[in-house]
Amino acid sequence: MKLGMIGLGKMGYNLVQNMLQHNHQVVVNDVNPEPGMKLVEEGAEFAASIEEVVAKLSSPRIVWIMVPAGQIVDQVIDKLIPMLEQGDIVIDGGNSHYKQSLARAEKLDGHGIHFFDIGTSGGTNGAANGGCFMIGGDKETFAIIEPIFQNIAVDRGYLYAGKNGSGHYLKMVHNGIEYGMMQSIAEGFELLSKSEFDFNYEEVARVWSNGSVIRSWLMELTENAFSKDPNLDGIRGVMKSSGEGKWTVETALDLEVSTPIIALSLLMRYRSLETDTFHGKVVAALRNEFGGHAVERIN
Ligand SMILES: O=C(O)[C@H](O)[C@@H](O)[C@H](O)[C@H](O)COP(=O)(O)O
Repeated sequence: MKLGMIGLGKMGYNLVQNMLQHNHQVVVNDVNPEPGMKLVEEGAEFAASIEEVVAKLSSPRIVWIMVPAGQIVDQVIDKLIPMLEQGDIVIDGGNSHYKQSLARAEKLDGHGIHFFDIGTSGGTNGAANGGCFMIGGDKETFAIIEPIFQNIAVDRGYLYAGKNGSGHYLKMVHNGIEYGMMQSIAEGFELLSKSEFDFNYEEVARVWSNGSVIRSWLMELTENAFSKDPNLDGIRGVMKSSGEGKWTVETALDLEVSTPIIALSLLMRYRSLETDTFHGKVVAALRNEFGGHAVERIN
């Protein structure tokens, strides 16, 4: 299948590598030409502009947008609209708010263009080697793009979730859960660190990763993080957030659903901007492990 990828940051770049490995043809574009040039060496087709991306595709054109959530997504869509035709397909695989995805779907629908909001999980490694995709959009049209997901998702790692908005809604809730799970793991290690015992955190994470009820990828990443820095002395406990947790809590408030764990996990992230803690270091290290998100280092 041939498609265009606009946005070659750490997720877009890795997704393209994954697609190329599965023999899809990908036309790549980014405001910075460098990553696109590198991908050409792996078989991608370079496009210097969005116009060029569209020109290199044939009907129905499939354009995947992988840019930071927010205004940039609208800017790209507004550029694309006059260049695309009825029946073409636009995918937003970033972490957009589901309400913005609903509005974008309506706008594109007015031009006969199909829109898919896709929540992408699994971090940078998942994007390159098999990720998880939560997909919202028209069911019949999904059949056209499904072969891509059969290749780039990990086994059973994609779901057609329903109409537009559902993909990003699912990803939002997923991230709310992610906040709670990470906070909980981190608090556990804080409790270990304050005890009278001399625990080896890497070994604890290892044993909890093997056969225990709380074994998980996050626990494996906890083990990785401690294997590199046994007490996380090198980083600050600053737990940044890029919005998904906030949207989850806002949605819970709108729907009057009680989500205390997710809400408090979010508030702890804000608190961490003021107070350094050991559990903050654990969450910061985990965000770095799965998403490549920057940590604040101690010199
Ligand atoms: O599922 C995933 O692969 C992650 O959730 C990914 O999407 C990203 O790393 C988070 O959006 C970070 O979220 P915060 O910046 O809010 O921690």
